[in-house]
Amino acid sequence: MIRAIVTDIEGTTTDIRFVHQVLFPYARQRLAEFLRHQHEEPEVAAALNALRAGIDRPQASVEALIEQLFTYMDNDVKSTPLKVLQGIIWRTGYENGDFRGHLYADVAPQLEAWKADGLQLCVYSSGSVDAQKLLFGYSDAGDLTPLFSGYFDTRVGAKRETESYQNIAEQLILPPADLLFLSDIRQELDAARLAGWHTCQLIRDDADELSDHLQVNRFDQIALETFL
Ligand SMILES: CSCCC(=O)C(=O)COP(=O)(O)O
Ligand SMILES: [Mg+2]
Repeated sequence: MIRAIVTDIEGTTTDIRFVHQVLFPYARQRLAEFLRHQHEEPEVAAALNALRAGIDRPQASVEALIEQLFTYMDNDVKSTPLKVLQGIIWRTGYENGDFRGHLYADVAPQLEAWKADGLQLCVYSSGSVDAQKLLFGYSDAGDLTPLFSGYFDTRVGAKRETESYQNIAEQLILPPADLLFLSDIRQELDAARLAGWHTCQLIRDDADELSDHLQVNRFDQIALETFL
């Protein structure tokens, strides 16, 4: 029986174009100046030191780290330090009202219905936990953060790694067979299935993604009794 639903964001609850055409450019335009001015702020300094450790360059200058981060952004690398820094920059955008978190129209009503039915709702995205809370906190449908009881990002592991889903199940203290993962990416769903989870693939555009996962176009097409 499904007791918790864990959802991806980009391409699942949220249009990929919002992430790639609004959020990513917003952070990219501000990253260099932000780091030149804020690099001594504790949260920023910690992310930069984690980046230095990750590239094995403990003495790397801020300018060198800026270059590295731009390379990561050019290639959409899911670097945890990059995701932390993007999340800090996005906070300003949400708080200033520069944008709201995009959600497909079917998402909020269905999340609310699942919550009312007693299901635990969680998020798993490569975006930082802070970025996830901002997107749902400043969403098109208002503040949806009260619906969620857990948030997971790359600190639990990469999304295409089976161990990540084993880690999440352990943290939720639930058997994998009670967990349902919603994502648009077949490889993420494959990893979750190998960890014993139920899976459902969101096809949000007319892509004919071939996979053997249950496929739906909207959250309200998901019948939980399907997953016994
Ligand atoms: C929380 S919105 C920003 C999502 C993000 O930064 C990202 O890289 C999404 O990556 P994913 O692997 O979860 O599609
Ligand atoms: Mg996705």
